[in-house]
Amino acid sequence: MPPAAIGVVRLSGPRAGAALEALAGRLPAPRRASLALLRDRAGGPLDRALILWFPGPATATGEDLAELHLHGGRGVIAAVEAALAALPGLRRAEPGEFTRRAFLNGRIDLAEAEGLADLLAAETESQRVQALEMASGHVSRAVEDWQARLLALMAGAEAELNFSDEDDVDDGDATAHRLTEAMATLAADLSAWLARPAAEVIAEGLSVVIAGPPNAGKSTLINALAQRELAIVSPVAGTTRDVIETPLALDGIAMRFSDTAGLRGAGADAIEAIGIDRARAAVDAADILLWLGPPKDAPDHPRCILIAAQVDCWRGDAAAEADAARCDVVLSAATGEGMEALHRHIVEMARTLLPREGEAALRQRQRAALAEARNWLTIDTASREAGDLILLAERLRLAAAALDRITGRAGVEEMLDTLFGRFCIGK
Ligand SMILES: Nc1nc2c(c(=O)[nH]1)N(C=O)[C@@H](CNc1ccc(C(=O)N[C@@H](CCC(=O)O)C(=O)O)cc1)CN2
Ligand SMILES: Nc1nc2c(ncn2[C@@H]2O[C@H](COP(=O)(O)OP(=O)(O)OP(=O)(O)O)[C@@H](O)[C@H]2O)c(=O)[nH]1
Ligand SMILES: [K+]
Ligand SMILES: [Mg+2]
Repeated sequence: MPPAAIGVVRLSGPRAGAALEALAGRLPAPRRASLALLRDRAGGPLDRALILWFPGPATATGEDLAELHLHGGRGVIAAVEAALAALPGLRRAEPGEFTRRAFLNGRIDLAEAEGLADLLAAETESQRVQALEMASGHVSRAVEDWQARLLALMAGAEAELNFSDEDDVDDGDATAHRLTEAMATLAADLSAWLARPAAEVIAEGLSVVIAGPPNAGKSTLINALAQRELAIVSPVAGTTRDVIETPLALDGIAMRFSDTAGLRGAGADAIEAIGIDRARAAVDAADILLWLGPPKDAPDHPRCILIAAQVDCWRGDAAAEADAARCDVVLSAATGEGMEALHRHIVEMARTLLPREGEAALRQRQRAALAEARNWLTIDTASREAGDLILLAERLRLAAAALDRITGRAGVEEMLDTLFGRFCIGK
């Protein structure tokens, strides 16, 4: 691959300004591009570049930041990097270090950093949309909202514990009852988020598995979808043995398509039998199954598209036509007939597995923290705990701590410590 036309070198930290000045001879006006002849320490010219100066803390990293927009040749970049390395206190950034600093300096939270990582890795439209939501603070704002609700509940519990008449047990019971209900409402909101598809599904791609009996035309179909000779096609039954996987984006949705060994009970040699086991495992793990066989033999799968393949071979045959009438798609990978309809069916089914527009998905780490918070908020109303304000308040605190882990902020935890510092011991 040829080097990019422009190569950007970014410098972050307290020495960024001095380094820029050393190479360009001056510090340009903040946040304005200007042209500068960069020179090394001996005065030798390095490149005529566009330079930018962003004084901290209002920068992406929260520190002083300088940028050199160089001609992108490897020789240019190497010479500028060598000149920078010769300056005191400068070193090459670790992978992800700029984002890490943005986090440590409070410019972004953990969920936003995770979103940025996904955004950098995004290859398809749905991946980009999903990652940008998280990088832009969609998840963080939801967490803030939940934490505000938790705090309000805690304040109510605290008021009751501190100011209620010691003898007025009924008042305390009523407060505990209301609190338990409010916690259940919040728990239901968290559950709704947990019911959404996981962000990993979008990042890693949905698994679409092609399965069916030998010679059904599975390999021919995956080759037509991938538009290349990925799998061997032959009239010999049992040609495909391994699972053959290829990434493919349909309408901007990342998917992984797999071709599998033809399923048959008898007549398979030992190697083919292993392939059939693998095919069955792939079918079980599939997000979407494309079944190229008699509809009555289709595996039990929640998202199965029944396909009548090789239509150019059997059109007019009564038995085949009857089977095809029970299928979702009739196609021929050889002639291309029905391929559009298959594409539409797959995308339609895939969309049921993706978050709806404007709904951010959560990563596994975030889901685990959210599930923990939900569990702290879920109380059996018949239990003794349900009537105990102290125990309920403690559950609220634990839920808030779990939510804190999503954004990586201890802010709420500190506020709660202050709040709880005012509780009397043993009350
Ligand atoms: N040349 C260049 N392009 C880039 C970046 C970069 O650092 N340099 N970015 C790499 O991240 C992204 C843009 N993200 C940025 C995020 C924050 C700020 C920033 O300076 N924020 C300040 C001021 C905001 C303003 O002026 O409105 C702030 O938030 O306080 C800059 C870029 C993508 N494109
Ligand atoms: N005319 C026609 N022939 C097809 C079509 N699809 C597949 N074939 C032929 O059918 C034979 C079997 O196709 P494959 O794609 O190898 O079938 P498979 O399901 O992968 O078979 P196994 O891997 O052995 O399970 C080959 O000779 C293909 O050329 C089609 O749509 N039309
Ligand atoms: K075959
Ligand atoms: Mg095959």
